[in-house]
Amino acid sequence: MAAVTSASPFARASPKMIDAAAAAASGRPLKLLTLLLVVQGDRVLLGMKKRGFGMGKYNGYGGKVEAGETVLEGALRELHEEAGIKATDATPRGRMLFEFRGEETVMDVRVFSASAFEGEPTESEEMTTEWFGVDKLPFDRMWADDRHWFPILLDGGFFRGYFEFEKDKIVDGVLERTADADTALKAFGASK
Ligand SMILES: COc1nc(N)nc2c1ncn2[C@H]1C[C@H](O)[C@@H](COP(=O)(O)OP(=O)(O)OP(=O)(O)O)O1
Repeated sequence: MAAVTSASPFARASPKMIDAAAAAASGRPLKLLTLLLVVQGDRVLLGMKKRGFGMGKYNGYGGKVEAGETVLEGALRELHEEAGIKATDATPRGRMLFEFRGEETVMDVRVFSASAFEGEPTESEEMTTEWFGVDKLPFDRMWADDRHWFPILLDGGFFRGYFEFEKDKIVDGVLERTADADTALKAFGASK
């Protein structure tokens, strides 16, 4: 398991670089997705994806925002569907754009965290449920971007970033800690 490093090579972005990343995505279709991390004290709830996109990787819980629901409602619904629990204090923490070489659509992932929930984490058809200590996160079995922004999430901060992938390897990216959630959400222009 990889250790959390405090200095990410991508944590060097100026607002100008973030704007450049936004420009790269402008005009391209965005797919709105949620990702919710349950962090309780010194442990994080992760699930291994059992099918579809990201199969075999550990991640937080999330998915597509459906018509008629807000992003937060989508994040809470996905957590309930995939892990069987209802978060009661979910809060926005970041926004990440992910581009995969050769694909037109850019993923627009809104990241939330929660520490309180109702129910018992329960494995679903899509995801397992497993608690990991914050110093034992399975970064080698997670998306490659996670090791860069998790330290910000875990210390209570907010962030915005843009990562370009070739299959499951990062080929370029920028990541910036922001002062608050609003700044993170506004990073790439119009927000839904
Ligand atoms: C590429 O880097 C990523 N890193 C992380 N940590 N998470 C990512 C990355 N790219 C996408 N994600 C997240 C965003 C979502 O939470 C899921 C993908 O959602 P999914 O395709 O499973 O959406 P569903 O609505 O559940 O899809 P189904 O139609 O299969 O139910 O991954």
